[in-house]
Amino acid sequence: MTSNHLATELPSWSKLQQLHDTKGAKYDLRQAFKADPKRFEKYSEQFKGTKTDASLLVDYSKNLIDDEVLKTLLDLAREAKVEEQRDAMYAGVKVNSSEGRSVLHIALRDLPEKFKSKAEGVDEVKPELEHIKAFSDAVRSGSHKGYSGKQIKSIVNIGIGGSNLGPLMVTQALKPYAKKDLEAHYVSNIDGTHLAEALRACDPETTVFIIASKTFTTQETITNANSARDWFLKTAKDESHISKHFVALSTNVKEATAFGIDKANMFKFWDWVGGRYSLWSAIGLSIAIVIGYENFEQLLLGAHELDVHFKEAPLEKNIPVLLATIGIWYNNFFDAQSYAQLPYDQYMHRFAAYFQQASMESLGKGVTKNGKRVDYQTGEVLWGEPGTDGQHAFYQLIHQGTKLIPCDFIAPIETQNPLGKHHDILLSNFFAQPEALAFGKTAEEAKGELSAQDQSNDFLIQSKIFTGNRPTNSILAQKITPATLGALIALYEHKIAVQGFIWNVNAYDQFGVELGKVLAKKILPALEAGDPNKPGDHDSSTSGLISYYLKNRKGH
Ligand SMILES: O=P(O)(O)OC[C@H]1O[C@@H](O)[C@@H](O)[C@@H](O)[C@@H]1O
Repeated sequence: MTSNHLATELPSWSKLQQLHDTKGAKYDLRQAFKADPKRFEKYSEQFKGTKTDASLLVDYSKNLIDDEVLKTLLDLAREAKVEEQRDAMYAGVKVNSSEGRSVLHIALRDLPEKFKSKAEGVDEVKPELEHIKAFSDAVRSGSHKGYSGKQIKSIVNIGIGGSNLGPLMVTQALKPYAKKDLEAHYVSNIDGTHLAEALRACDPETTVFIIASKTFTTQETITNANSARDWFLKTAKDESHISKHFVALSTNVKEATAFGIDKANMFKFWDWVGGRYSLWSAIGLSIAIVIGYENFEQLLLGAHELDVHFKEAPLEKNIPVLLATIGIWYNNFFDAQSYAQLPYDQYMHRFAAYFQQASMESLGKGVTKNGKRVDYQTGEVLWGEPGTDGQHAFYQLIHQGTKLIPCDFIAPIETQNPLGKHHDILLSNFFAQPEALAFGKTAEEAKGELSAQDQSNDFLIQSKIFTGNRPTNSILAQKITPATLGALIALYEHKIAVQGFIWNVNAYDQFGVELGKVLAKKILPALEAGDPNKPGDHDSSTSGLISYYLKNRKGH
């Protein structure tokens, strides 16, 4: 299923522009809620797993939308053939056209084999899960021992980008499910500090290194893995001990073998698993070790149930489609420059960082799948921090700044750590912030709060006005369990897919990460040679910086 369109050529695009100009820009949420007491019921959806405890309520009523806008947004989705593109993706069509690959992270969690996606390797998903189960059980139970016979106490996942962010985010978000006497470290940065700090907390006799790299050629990961091996061998001495302490997660068996990893210690996945969609694959091995295989399976099943929802719910009730199209409404018609994800759950502190990669690497594209340069904005700039920390840092700008920043607020109904009044206080903030953003404070109200003397102080009155009409979605999860987290991640993955379908960009390649890597490889020899007078052939800025570095570095 390919589509030729520029999004701006779709009939509903110009209608949306008109709707924005005639009413969207002036949309008043106070009036909208007054006019329709059932607005919340109308513009909210519940998602409940049938075989898991996944449970989400998504309230999108505090958006600058009405029935006509919503209908037109969904028309746009239909004109862009979102349903057909989704079905093609699920079936295993090579929708990643630039790389000639299917996009089948949904097949990794299709444990009930509902979608029957077709691609080489789909039938190996379950055996590979068995492999993950066996290894994670062995590490957790203590039956997998280190070379000196001791039980494993630490795991170090060495990987970057998609081979790091997913497992890191999930193991943090699901920390209450973690095995208590097992430390998990995640090393990604080439900055030696990252590895050095992790190793300081580890003992070579009781540490397993998980080398996670789809390509197994990524400079940071291979360099870190080699340094970890050197560190290990300094104590272990004998290379034959490596097999008990190093495993590889990769699609590249050849490179992993060349690194010295035993076939038995390789966990494979397939080229139809994109790095930023890979936590469901062998890349999730550290998740299974930390929270146990049964919980890992719940994560997969929760995501699968959301996959079913995305596949089967009519667009009007389809949560990823609603969030994606409402996002396009602001990104393309209100010129919103960014979008914030604000989890009111301390354990979810890496959630926005995770979706920064998933969304921005997927949708940061400037050409359509047919190679036409787009004449509209694509990927949202995604950012965020957990509430309430964010409130005391950047919310000022969201409330009263000059930029429109649509936000998603996410919170669990049940906390993992009941502690006095804490959760009610947290949730009171979760409810209050979207309310303040939507309804603001008028000049009259601001004036009413001032002393008689200050009521003529126009600066004070103006400064205390909250314009309101700042759009938000509020997502209430019953509890951040493995299945609910799986569903939540899948929800946002599919939001990305839908936006990619509508903008007609390939959300599954990442050529933008290449150029800098190539240039770094060219620069490295000059740094190793160390002659400040020979920085290489560059512009004066780059040469000047390299020379300055070489002149001033010490202790090399
Ligand atoms: O898993 P490997 O192959 O090491 O890639 C790690 C990361 O590299 C980056 O440059 C991107 O391409 C990411 O999508 C990818 O997740």
